[in-house]
Amino acid sequence: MDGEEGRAKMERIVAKVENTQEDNSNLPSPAVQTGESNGTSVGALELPITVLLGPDIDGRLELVRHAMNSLSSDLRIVYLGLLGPPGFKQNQENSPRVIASRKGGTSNSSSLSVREDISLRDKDAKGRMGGIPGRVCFCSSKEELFQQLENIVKEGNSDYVILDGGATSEPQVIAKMIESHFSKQQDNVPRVVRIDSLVTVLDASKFLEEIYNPDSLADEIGETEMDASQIFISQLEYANLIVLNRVDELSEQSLHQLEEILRVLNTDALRVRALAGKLPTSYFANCRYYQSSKLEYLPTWKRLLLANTSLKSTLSNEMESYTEKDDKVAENNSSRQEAPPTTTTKESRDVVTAVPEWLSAYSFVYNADRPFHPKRLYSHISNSETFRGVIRSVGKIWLATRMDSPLEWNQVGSTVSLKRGSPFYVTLPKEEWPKDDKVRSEISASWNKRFGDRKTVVVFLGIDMNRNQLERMLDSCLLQDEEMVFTDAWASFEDPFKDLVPSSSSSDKSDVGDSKKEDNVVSSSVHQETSNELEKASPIVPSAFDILTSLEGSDANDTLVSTWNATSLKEPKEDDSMMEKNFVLRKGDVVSDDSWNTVTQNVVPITILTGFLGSGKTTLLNYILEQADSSMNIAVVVNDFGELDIDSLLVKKNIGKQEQGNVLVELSNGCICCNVNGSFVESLQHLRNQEKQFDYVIVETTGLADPIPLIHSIVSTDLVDSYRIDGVLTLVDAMNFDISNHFHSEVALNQILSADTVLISKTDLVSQQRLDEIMEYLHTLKPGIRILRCVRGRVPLPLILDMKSNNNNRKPSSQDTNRQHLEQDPFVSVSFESPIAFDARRFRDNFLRKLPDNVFRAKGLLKFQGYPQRYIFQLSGRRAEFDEDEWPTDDDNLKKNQLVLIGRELDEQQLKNILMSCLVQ
Ligand SMILES: Nc1nc2c(ncn2[C@@H]2O[C@H](COP(=O)(O)OP(=O)(O)OP(=O)(O)O)[C@@H](O)[C@H]2O)c(=O)[nH]1
Repeated sequence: MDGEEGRAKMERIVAKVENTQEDNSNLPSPAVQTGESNGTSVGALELPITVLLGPDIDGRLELVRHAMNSLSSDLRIVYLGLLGPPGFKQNQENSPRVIASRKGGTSNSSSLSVREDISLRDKDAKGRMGGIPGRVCFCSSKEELFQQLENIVKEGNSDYVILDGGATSEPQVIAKMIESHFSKQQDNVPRVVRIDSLVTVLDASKFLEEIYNPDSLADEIGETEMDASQIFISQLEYANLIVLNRVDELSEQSLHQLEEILRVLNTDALRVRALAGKLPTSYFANCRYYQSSKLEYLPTWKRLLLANTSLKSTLSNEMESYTEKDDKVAENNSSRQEAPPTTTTKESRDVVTAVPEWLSAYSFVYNADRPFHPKRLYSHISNSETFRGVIRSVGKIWLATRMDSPLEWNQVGSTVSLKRGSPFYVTLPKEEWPKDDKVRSEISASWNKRFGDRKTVVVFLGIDMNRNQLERMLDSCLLQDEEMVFTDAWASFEDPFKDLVPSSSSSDKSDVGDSKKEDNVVSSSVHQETSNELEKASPIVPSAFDILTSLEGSDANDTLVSTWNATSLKEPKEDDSMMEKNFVLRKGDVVSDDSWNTVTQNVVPITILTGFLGSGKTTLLNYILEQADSSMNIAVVVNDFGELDIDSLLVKKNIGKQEQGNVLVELSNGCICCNVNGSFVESLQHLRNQEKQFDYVIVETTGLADPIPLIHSIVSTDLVDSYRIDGVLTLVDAMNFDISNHFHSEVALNQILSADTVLISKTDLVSQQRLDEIMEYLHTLKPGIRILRCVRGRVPLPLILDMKSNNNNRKPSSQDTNRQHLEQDPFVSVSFESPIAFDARRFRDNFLRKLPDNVFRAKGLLKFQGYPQRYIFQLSGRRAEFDEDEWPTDDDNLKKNQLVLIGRELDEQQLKNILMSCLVQ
């Protein structure tokens, strides 16, 4: 039954089962013959078993009593009570460490909670055990359970078993255990034992409390080896039917919310409401809900992980740990185990694991292919605010201090538990990899050249989660670009996780066994009722990474909310993120003049991309080139302020990607606007005279160029017959923009005044308040201006290209055509080149950390000793970034450092000396 069918069936089930008429038609007649379903052989006599679970002992007993009291007397049902989890021993060393949960407590897995014991063992006035009419048996170990079931089978005088797994057993473990045992025993037993349904009963009025306050759950179910909420969540995730008992104590709205949560956790389970356990037996007995092949794919988080193709192989290991943990005791901890043989074909697995579309509103998968800084991550996850709205998250976490294996992450409500995962394949010889070719190719498909299969993947499920905020929080805990360079420093990072999960199996064994040591528990009680505080919570301020802190100094911009910068490594987020509404801040007055269209049919549009130093022009240009229709021929004119034209090197890669004939024109002799009648006009003339026709021209000016002379060099010459200025697009850097003073630069002001559209970049780095202030200011400066926003240049192209703003009507003034702004605006550049590699540590300590304040902008392609790749280095304002990149050549002699520094009144010699001192001696 798929999720939709399940939901439809649930709708049909009466919303509130009050005064139900008993209906036994579903129950088997004595000694029933099995059908073909569920893998049982035709012709065998079967003994169906409904497994009942859940923390609510009263609810389970109510259900059973009600069912058994109202059954006709010729049906022989056995109630089999399981006292505690059925004897599986946990792998002590590798058992989860609870890091955000209730405090205290010692584990005692085999004991049954006192309350449950009394409720079951007490006899009522009629001498019935637990008040249950009919045959009642108990067993306290796996062996006893098998014995009891074998007896029932052999005696042949019972028709049905209700196996009460209690509060501390996991349904998938019980089901697999029974199946596995009886599949071996089939020759000896005259009847087939068949799991019919896995049914979890919960007290609807307590659910949220139990999930978000594990103390209350622990009080109810007693001490367990696993965390109480983890067991409870398993009972829900692997159930075929969830009975919401005591629904009369909740409002319809709360019930609806609860059902929504359950639907997200397990899309296939049926949900039914009940009052005091009054539910017709036909709803939970002999329903044939259980399907062995589907079991392992019932939890939503597993389906979502599977949907992420590269994870199929690692997930197999995950599943094994769930299905066979009773038998696999502490053996072979440190190495990966083969995925269990599966009987499911790929096709049937695809059907079984399909993820319903509606889930996207309640879930996302977080991926990162760079490690977390342990301390930064720890400080966030031990903060109760972090997981507001998240009900469940499961995955693997890669910490910079642990290159051998990930941490397995398992969060329910306010409880996060961690354990050491299987080693990364990259740390194992290939002989120890799974033998299956398919699994091997899956591993290779997602292989990262530098880090192999090391990565972080976590599935998040929740209602009203703030996905963006969570992603930004996690991104901010990843290593920054700069930290990525200095790999040798990773091992020395502080790792607060070490006390919870030692980093390798050899370390500190004495600390390992006690999974609930007081020290290992960080209390954090996040209750749903306070959830709307999330919105009120202040923006995330990640613990700044040391170099950035020193760069930012005490004058760091107050409005800076995050220094994360891993976005460039990621795919753009899907969903509706590219919708116009997400980019347009103010509509403005862009002219779209139809008459203009007719005049300009045969002319090539030019977009002038301007904006102050480091505002994101090249980033945007590269995005445009990546996204542009491949049938378009684009000519790109770039001009860098400095002897070395780093921008053209960075754009070249994308020009090359377009095979259709884009062209890059590099103007390297000075500032584009100061030399407008020279190289700029010439290059446009040259393009016009070429045989190949261009569809579009994009001019990226230097950060210090005034766009007005460029406009006039076109509109006041015969270029106007061949080109039209489609628009002036000005980038404004949300993080560094100097409101009111515009960096004391007339050019910076003119860039805004001449803009048809202002695109505010780096909005990921600032608060909404800062964004509002910038918008307000821009609007005052140029009323009616059109304002868009973007992160790393990602903006739908139709919002910025072919805008048809009527620039060709601009009339030049003498001032416009005769600008020598650099005389008043004494920005200078210092270029540095060397074939000798930098020493990474010296570069950090002598250069980055001591960078004079008057260096406003730096960019370069760097070579570090010991690192085979080149690094694109960017400094804008006080913020540095390093991006890994391939050298375009294999020839070591051609690999060299190229760096440009831009600022006011720079001491060229001093800067060069510093850089020289950072080279490998
Ligand atoms: N976080 C973040 N960084 C950005 C964004 N846009 C650009 N950057 C970064 O800002 C730095 C400067 O970006 P560029 O695109 O080189 O800026 P530019 O305007 O071309 O610089 P100049 O031509 O030197 O004036 C680079 O490190 C970019 O990765 C953004 O929206 N968010």
